[in-house]
Amino acid sequence: MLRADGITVAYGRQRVLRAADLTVAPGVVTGLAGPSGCGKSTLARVLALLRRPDAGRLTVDGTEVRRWRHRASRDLRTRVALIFQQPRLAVDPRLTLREIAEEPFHATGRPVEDLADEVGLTPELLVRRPHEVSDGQLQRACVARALALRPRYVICDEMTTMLDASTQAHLVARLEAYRRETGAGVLAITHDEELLTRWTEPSGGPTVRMT
Ligand SMILES: Nc1ncnc2c1ncn2[C@@H]1O[C@H](COP(=O)(O)OP(=O)(O)OP(=O)(O)O)[C@@H](O)[C@H]1O
Repeated sequence: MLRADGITVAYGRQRVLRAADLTVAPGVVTGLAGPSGCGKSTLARVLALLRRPDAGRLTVDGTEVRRWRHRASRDLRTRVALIFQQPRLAVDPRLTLREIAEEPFHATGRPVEDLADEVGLTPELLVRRPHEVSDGQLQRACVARALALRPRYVICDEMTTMLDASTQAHLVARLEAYRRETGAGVLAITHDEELLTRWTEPSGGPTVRMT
């Protein structure tokens, strides 16, 4: 279980999360919805160990997180992957798609071709840099990167919002295949009710609604 209890976060004097609770169970897709600005992305960053909350507790498979960001242990950090809405903000523009997708592989030495193929990236696209590809193609590289270290939990923060229907369907299908194959837990954050239903229903996961 990836479990957040009583998470409180403030940006300066603005309190964004007040004692928020959320559990992401392995093997199912949990939906997360709520109005713009209610703190979904902030909670996603806490779950991915990228933001230390002002109060509350995060446990990953029973281990309480006490150190955050790069100070967290590699084991805990690699258990949770986060895929952002805007891939251009999440990548180094100087890298090729191959380098972006294989960044986590430097530690493991595994080849990138298999994962690239699974997300629909051709060898011709792998040699290009972010400004030479579409948002959808770049997001495919980000999904490949996110799955590279075989995380136990994948947080998808409006992952497909700015993409066309066919790229959206392909990436959601890839995440579903990964979930079924590995038993990973997925958190699907989206405003799109139709997508939420389609994504959570096959595994029977709950949808949490923030206010
Ligand atoms: N780094 C930051 N510094 C200051 N305020 C921030 C920061 N990040 C987010 N906020 C504010 O915190 C609130 C919650 O933002 P957050 O992005 O978590 O909401 P959200 O529910 O994901 O919204 P959306 O659905 O529009 O993506 C917003 O009012 C936002 O302006």
